[in-house]
Amino acid sequence: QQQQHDVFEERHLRFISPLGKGNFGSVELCRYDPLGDNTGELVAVKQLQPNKQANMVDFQKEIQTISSLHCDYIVKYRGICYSAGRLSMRLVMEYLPYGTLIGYMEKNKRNINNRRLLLFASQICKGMEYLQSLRYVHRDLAARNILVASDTLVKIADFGLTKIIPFDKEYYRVTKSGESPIFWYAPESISEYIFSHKSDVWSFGVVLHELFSFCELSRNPKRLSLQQLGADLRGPMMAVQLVNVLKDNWRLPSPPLCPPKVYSMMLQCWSLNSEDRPTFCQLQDLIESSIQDERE
Ligand SMILES: CC(C)(Nc1nc(-c2c[nH]c3ncc(Cl)cc23)ncc1F)C(=O)NCC(F)(F)F
Repeated sequence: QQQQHDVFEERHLRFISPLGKGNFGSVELCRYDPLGDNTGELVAVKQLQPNKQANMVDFQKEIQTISSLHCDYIVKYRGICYSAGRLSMRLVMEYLPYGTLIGYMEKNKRNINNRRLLLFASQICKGMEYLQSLRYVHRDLAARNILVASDTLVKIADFGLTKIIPFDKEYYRVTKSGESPIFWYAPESISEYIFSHKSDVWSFGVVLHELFSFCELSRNPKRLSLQQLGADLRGPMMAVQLVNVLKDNWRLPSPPLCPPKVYSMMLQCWSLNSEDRPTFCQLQDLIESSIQDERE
């Protein structure tokens, strides 16, 4: 359905600083200050990389996607800003001051306990349940795409690769692989470009691993997987090798001090057969019971 978009006037959008680069786009911190007295709200504004105008259709789909999502655990859409000069448009989102989960973990890991990690996992799981209820597959669920709203609230962001599963199928098949984060991908996504709610569950397992590794670079899924693959393979060889070791039942090792119940949850998300992976609803129950265990 065609969304009613809040329009932000470019002349009131004050650039403050760059935030980062995502899929094909970059995001800046701005203040929308129509009164011109610095009382306006801070917003995160996403625009296409100049030379990547080709992705305007994808960008419009991303705007359509994020503007249709209304969930406490998903970064909020604010509106759009038409840039007259550049004949392009920019996506305006709420600004989360605590930044990305990876940055937050680096700064605060010493005073984050298992209960807080499980609270974050539960919120990401609820956001994914909501996405699934609208037949969306995120396709890029990873700690780098989780934002921190406060010490007790995280949100899913970056819907640049999100697709809707057609009503008559249970999965979405993509044609181009693009810069695939294969170390977060389910085997069927790596080898057959098949994406489904079950492949998002696989990625959720990898996010659980990142959470309980406190997003430490030394324990990053890509680094641990490349160590297992040995020789520094490049390109398609690496994808084939990764699927082979996964078929030989290698999985990311348990993070140090990770509760056994939580590691077994990850292993369930990493079932080779997508049918054997839990649903986000079942994961919610498993997380709740792990939170109870931490309470005792
Ligand atoms: C590409 C971008 C900018 N990366 C970053 N966002 C923010 C950042 C910090 N606060 C934010 N508030 C809202 C938004 Cl959309 C981004 C940020 N801070 C640092 C980033 F590298 C981003 O969008 N990443 C995906 C996300 F992390 F958001 F899932």
